[in-house]
Amino acid sequence: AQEGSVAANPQAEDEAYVCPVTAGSSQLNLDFDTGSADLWVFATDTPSSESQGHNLYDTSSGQQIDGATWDITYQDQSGSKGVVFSDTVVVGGVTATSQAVEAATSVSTQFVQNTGSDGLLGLAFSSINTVQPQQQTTFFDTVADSLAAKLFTADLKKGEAGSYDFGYIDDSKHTGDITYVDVDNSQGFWGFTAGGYSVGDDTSAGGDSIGSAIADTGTTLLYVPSSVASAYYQNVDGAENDSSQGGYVFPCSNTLPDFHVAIGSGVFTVPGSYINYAPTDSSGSTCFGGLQGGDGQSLSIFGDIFLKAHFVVFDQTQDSPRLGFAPQ
Ligand SMILES: O[C@H]1CN[C@@H](c2nc(-c3ccc(C(F)(F)F)cc3)no2)C1
Repeated sequence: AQEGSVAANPQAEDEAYVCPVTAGSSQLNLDFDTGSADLWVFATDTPSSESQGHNLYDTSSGQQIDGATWDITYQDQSGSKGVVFSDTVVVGGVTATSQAVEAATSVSTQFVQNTGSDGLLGLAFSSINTVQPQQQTTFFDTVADSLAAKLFTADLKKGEAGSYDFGYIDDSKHTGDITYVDVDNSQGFWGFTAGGYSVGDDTSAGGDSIGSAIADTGTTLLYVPSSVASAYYQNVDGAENDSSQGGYVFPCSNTLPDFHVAIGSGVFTVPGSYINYAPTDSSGSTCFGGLQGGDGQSLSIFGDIFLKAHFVVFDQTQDSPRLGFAPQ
């Protein structure tokens, strides 16, 4: 049975975390994204005008899947599209033979400019993989039956390398018990129900329920219902929801309160220091919040601001999928 561990390296300001992956004969740094299900890469097929500064997948090592194409658009409207090869992919010593490697023939400007990432490795459910006419499986689904245990864990960290482990739980990476909750994967995501919340010294998480949420390692921030974000920033002097800046900002001199949320039988805390995400400009006087209101959607997105404060288990060992959360 296979098991392995790979470093999750934070890009600037923990905007994303990239991991070293071998695809065929090529070494790439990929953004592991539990919110999507395509493994796509910058490749020798990518126009050179779009691939400068990126490591490239050499398609000569793969077998092109005849007629297969893909086209993906992310939440922020960035995206890419291309053709598909079957090749060997190795992550932390775990080997997927005949893995669909989606080679980009076009990428949006955001990806062109983000030279720290050579593509994405999707870890959502394969039901939302975009390859047509025959849908392909994620890396995790490809190797699942060969793993010692059908699960992977995410141990992201603030400002330093964390890890993704496949096939086992490393109990040295978490303190206390792991709290498990049921997952609704009907939309292809690691969906769960978040309970009440509280702010600062009130650790009860007794407030209104946050409701439906997804665990999304590919999203940088923590998006909650607008009423929850508003209630949080009532506790922050000088905070305002500035649409020209894209959300809540506040004087960087603030000490932000912690944010507590009930999930299953546990209460999980995001330290206020994690919610002071980054200055909005070089003067460093105004800072952007790591907790923001969703754009009217009913779905909360528990991105890296939340995930990097915890040890998270993405578990398919049972008849139905579940998520586990534990303090690090
Ligand atoms: O779509 C949802 C699925 N998970 C979230 C996600 N978003 C990205 C992304 C990565 C890199 C870039 C770019 F480099 F700046 F272009 C853009 C978006 N990756 O996962 C949102």
